Amino acid sequence: MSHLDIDNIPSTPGKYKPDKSFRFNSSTVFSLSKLTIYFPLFLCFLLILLLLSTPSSTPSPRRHLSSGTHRSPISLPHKLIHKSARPRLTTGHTVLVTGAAGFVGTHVSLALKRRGDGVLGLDNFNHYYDPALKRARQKLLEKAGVYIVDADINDKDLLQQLFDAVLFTHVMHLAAQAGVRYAMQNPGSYIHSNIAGFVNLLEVAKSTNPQPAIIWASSSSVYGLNSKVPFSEKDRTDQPASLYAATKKASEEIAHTYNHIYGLSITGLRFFTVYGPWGRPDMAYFFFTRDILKGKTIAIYESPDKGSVARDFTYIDDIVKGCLGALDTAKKSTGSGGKKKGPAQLRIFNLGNTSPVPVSKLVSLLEKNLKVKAKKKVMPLPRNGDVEFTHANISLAARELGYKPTTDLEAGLKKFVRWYLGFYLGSKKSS
Ligand SMILES: O=C(O)[C@H]1O[C@H](OP(=O)(O)OP(=O)(O)OC[C@H]2O[C@@H](n3ccc(=O)[nH]c3=O)[C@H](O)[C@@H]2O)[C@H](O)[C@@H](O)[C@H]1O
Repeated sequence: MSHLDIDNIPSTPGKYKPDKSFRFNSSTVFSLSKLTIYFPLFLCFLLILLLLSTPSSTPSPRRHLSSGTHRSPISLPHKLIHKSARPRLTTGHTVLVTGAAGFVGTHVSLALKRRGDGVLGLDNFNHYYDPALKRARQKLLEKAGVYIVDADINDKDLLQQLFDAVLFTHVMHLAAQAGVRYAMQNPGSYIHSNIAGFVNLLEVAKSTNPQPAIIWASSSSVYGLNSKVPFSEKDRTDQPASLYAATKKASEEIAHTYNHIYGLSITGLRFFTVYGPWGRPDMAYFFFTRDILKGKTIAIYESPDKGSVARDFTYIDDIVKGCLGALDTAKKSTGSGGKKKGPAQLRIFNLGNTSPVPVSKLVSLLEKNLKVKAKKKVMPLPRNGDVEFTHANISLAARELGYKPTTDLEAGLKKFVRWYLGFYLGSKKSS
């Protein structure tokens, strides 16, 4: 995976790394006499340290990746949080967006804020891909009045404090470990973010009174080896081809449990290969663009029968409309304080474009927009979690959410390339 900075691959957050520089052996055993001399000196040293260390008067709101068991007091910038989360319209919602500095999270947060909802972001700014891009998205959000709390969804104390500080009507849960192929390199990060993090969030949400409605990002990858097309929500999803897909499928089942026991209203959205401006550098359309401009050879996968691999590429603005449609049609949760009071809404929707495009066509569109001929190497689809084909049936989302994608790959890639050139090469102002 040449497009990823392997040295910067995040370890599973909270993972314990033993310090191997110290080993207990006979030479480290103190003699009793040495102990009597050094112990009072050590005590004095400790006392001096204690006197010198004055507590900081401005505790940082920043929280790094932490394990869910961390119990230190957290200082939140309450003024900023309330300002960000307060709806401009009296009819507006109060939404917590997790993964707000991510690709979809940024676009959804902006759209909610623009139309008058209150939005508070949450993101751990991990190093899965260039954090500078996440910081640039954060700047964009700050300009729009959206504050992002720098913290991990696995930090239960922090989540609890956020839910104590703000009465969220909805949670748009978009924080996740994304990427199909990377799951073979860092499986733990998928369990940590997509399973443990999701459960952590649901645990806090279910105990809140009143409970928020949850809308969250599942994935087209749950269809796995399903060969019936187009993929319908009724089709089987028990043959995931990657650990990423398996964690998303598991999350759908976890959502069922929390809906069933606690009355949480939960809507899962199966996104189909979302692309566009401010996108993710680990995705093919993004790193193909980078590599084509650099004159590097790109690998185009083909199926075992030498057929083309295709995706139902979906433009970000269409996905945003689907997310807002899901939020606006979400019914209230029925539980309170951890107790269910009646049946609650549980939904799952495909959000795709309904027109699969071969990867070779994606590349020729990029060549056209970049005005550069790509150096290509066609190779068999490696056994890396990728599936050969995706195609969404979106009739359910159309009916229930008013979802209607309007941007085809040609128009969408044009917008992406314009943004890319502006952002990375300064050729035009990036939007
Ligand atoms: O819908 C989803 O739920 C997922 O969508 C996205 O996964 P994918 O559809 O696999 O997108 P992406 O990696 O851009 O590969 C695109 C195509 O290029 C092919 N591909 C890829 C790499 C390469 O070197 N060559 C190649 O031909 C490759 O075989 C594929 O056919 C999200 O990353 C994922 O997080 C999840 O949200």
